[in-house]
Amino acid sequence: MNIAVVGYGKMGKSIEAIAKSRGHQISFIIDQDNPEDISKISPDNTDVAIEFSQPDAALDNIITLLNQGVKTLAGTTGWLDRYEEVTQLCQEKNGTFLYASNFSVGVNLFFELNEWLAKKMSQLEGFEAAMEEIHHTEKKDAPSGTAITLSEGIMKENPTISKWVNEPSKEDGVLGIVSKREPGVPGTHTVTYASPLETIEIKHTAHDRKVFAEGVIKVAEWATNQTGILSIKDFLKNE
Ligand SMILES: NC(=O)c1ccc[n+]([C@@H]2O[C@H](COP(=O)([O-])OP(=O)(O)OC[C@H]3O[C@@H](n4cnc5c(N)ncnc54)[C@H](O)[C@@H]3O)[C@@H](O)[C@H]2O)c1
Ligand SMILES: O=C(O)C1=N[C@H](C(=O)O)CCC1
Repeated sequence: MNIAVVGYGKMGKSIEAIAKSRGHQISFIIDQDNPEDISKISPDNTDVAIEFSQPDAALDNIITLLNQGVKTLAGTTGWLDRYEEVTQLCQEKNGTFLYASNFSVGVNLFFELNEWLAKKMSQLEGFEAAMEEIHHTEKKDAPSGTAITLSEGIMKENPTISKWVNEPSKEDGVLGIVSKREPGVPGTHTVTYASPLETIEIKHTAHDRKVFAEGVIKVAEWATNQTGILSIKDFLKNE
């Protein structure tokens, strides 16, 4: 498979290494010193583009790639308020697009566990939900995309929680997400339900960001035979 790596930072470099180790070729590497080269990526030279850049660059890159008819997987977080525009464009172009806030298979199981627990907890009184995410100090967005997906899962399964805020919260119906930044942390997410008498806590810890890179390459291999707006849930059904 020919893979274009769009965004050549920590993730882009890890994606390149894992793609090569699984026998794939890298058709293009795009970073902030050659952004114009994205115009050269086409279905003739690239099977899939993998976008891991930064929040203020991702939307333009994704739009360009879809306009050029390139199958696009996106992992960049912090631009999701514009997601609908992207899915609309993808449909207009009969293109292929997948965004996942987290490409770790373990985190995607954690998302399911989170929804299951949220549903159970919605039937109990006296517990307060809270979330904490910890990432490395270079991270540009907060809360993490993963924390937002976890919050959406909680709100879907527990109608008494209607919004999240990126600070501690004691307000009824408001989920507080605390974001911490510590050197070298690849990503840790904890969801807590506390009552005066007991606490239930679920936690996922990424030990190495290779877990995200391996995940996205496996999704890319699967996506070569798929079209439309894809979801990592569909990929996991076939795992
Ligand atoms: N979905 C996931 O599983 C997952 C996992 C890890 C990181 N991420 C997200 O991926 C993104 C990248 O993470 P990272 O740790 O590699 O960040 P990073 O800061 O190490 O790398 C980002 C790279 O993007 C480059 N860039 C800037 N402008 C660009 C442009 N216009 N076109 C292409 N590249 C450009 C920067 O020069 C930099 O090299 C972040 O949003 C992060 O939250 C997602
Ligand atoms: O390193 C990052 O940045 C990460 N970003 C994603 C997020 O925001 O959830 C996934 C975990 C690592």
